[in-house]
Amino acid sequence: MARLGFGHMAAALPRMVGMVLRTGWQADPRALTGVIVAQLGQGVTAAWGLVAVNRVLTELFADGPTAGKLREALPSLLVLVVTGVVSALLAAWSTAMSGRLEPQVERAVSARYHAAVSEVEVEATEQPGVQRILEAGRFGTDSARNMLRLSVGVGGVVIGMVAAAVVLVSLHWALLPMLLVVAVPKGWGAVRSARREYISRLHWIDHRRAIASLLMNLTQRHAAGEIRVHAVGSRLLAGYEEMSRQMEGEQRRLARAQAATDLVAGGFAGVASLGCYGVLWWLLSAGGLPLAVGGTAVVAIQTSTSRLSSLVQQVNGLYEELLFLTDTEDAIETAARHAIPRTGAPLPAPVRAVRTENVSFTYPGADVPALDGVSVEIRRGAVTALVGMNGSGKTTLTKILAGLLLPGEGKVWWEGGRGERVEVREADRGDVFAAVGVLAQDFPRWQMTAATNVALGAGDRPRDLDAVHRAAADAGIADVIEKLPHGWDSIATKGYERGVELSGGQWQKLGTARALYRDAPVLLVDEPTAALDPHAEIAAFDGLWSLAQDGHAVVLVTHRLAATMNADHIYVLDQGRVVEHGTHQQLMAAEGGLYQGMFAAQAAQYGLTPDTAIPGTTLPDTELPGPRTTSPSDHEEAR
Ligand SMILES: Nc1ncnc2c1ncn2[C@@H]1O[C@H](COP(=O)(O)OP(=O)(O)OP(=O)(O)O)[C@@H](O)[C@H]1O
Repeated sequence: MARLGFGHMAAALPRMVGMVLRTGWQADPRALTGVIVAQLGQGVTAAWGLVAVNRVLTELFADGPTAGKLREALPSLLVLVVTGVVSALLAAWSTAMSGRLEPQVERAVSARYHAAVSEVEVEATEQPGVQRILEAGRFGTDSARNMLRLSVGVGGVVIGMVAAAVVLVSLHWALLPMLLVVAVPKGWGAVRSARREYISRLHWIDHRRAIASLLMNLTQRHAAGEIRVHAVGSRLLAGYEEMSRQMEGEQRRLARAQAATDLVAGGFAGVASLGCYGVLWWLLSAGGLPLAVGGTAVVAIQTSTSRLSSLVQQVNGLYEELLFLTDTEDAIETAARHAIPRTGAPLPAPVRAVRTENVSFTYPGADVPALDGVSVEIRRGAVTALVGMNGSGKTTLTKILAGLLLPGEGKVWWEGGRGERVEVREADRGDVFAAVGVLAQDFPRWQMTAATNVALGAGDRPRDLDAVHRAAADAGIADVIEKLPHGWDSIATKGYERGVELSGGQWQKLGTARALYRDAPVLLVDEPTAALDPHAEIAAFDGLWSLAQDGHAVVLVTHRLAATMNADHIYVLDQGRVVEHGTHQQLMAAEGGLYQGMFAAQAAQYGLTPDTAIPGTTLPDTELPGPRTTSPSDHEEAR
């Protein structure tokens, strides 16, 4: 609210216009120069026009026969025509140049915002205060473009008015205050309305968002089934109508307030105009002003008043855009304050293990820690499983291992083969990310081609199509993609040209292919088989074990305990703590242990007892590969 004060806004306006102009200059200096020259030129032609009007009137009000006076006025009339033509040409040039400049300015500001926001620490994005600032900045990215357009418009009008003022002052000093007196009430009305509109938007922003999301849900393909079967459509529509009615109430309030402001501003402007014409009358009748100058003053006041109306509209818009653009600038500054540092010690090469030491982490705003004194060791050449009940902290631990979250307490060590180690806070986080591949539970489903969906596993490397094909083959999805009408160029979302619909399991395989394509030393996979059929599931786990054999450190989060039987080491989490760890056999030997209980419960679903559900005995179709004890391959060593 402090930011909405007039003083603050008056100070912010030149700064923001300056920022937009600087951005424009960096994007396209020729176009910006063109716009400025065209605007200045229009101001000059407007001034020449007024001078010509004055000359014409002077000739016409002189003594003598009308035909002679017209002949004398002809050169000035010609100047008037020429200024009109030049002004039109300059206006066209300005339109063309600002049309060229505006999208470039929008792109520059939008890219700056998105680059800043995508570099923010994940933990900072979990803080509601930071999240709101970053989110609010989204609405101002096109404001830069609008501000440029409006600044150019305001600049043009102001130059025209300054030109008129200069001419008027040269005719009689008293004519300038008259112009200002007419301008002030309208300017006040404009700023007041814009301010009210912005505050209303700020208060109703969640409401607007909720309305938009209600409507969006109605047309979402993934919700189509439930909308029809569960009769959700009518309920959502009723909600939409109710919320829209509340919004309409606010619109009515705004319109009434705006009308009242317009009336007051218009009233004052009318009184001011009346006063102006009164002074003019008095000057003319007292003989202080020639009739021709009076005529010129009337023309100047009339054109300036109509300019003023457009100025009021544009200042109104400028003020509102300024508020949104300030949000974007705030978001960029906040993002920079919370940016992931990209300097620090390099990781040991090659990395042999990642070790957490008494790591605790509490999400911002949460009362209880998601992780509490967790110590685990992740080794290259081994599969490490994380198991536990829902909400026990497995996903949070993978985010800590990936360097996405920093522990509140405790250390995360990245260790080399000769005892050298770097703590994650001291490490170059770029190095940490480069050493990690993730397949999250809710991995992104990019609305892009199948090839891009895989290749985005390594956005930091040039695309290698052969490697894309290999990763997809290893994930068991290459055949499906190659049989699509557009093959690798198919877009993995229906609704686009070349768009296709993939099943949940096919998507999961595509996500796996992406993680494989990354080919990082440490691979963190969270429920990688939730959507897979039994055979695909076994193949996927088989793939993970081969990766470990090739020297990767594989961290597997899963509720499928048939798979963890063969993990090299299993950590069992409960309420953010490691309560048990060891191999499957060791954990099964712990009578009454959490792992044993969970395993027994799953085995019972197949009518098996834990004793019968061990490898090589009676669990059907679960011939998962056994533990490997290899070290990183030569290929991995080289990295
Ligand atoms: N972004 C978040 N903000 C606040 N709390 C969170 C957040 N993410 C997770 N939590 C909380 O942290 C705890 C651990 O969550 P986490 O997702 O790590 O569990 P999990 O073991 O992976 O669960 P699941 O098996 O259901 O995937 C839970 O209590 C959860 O509610």
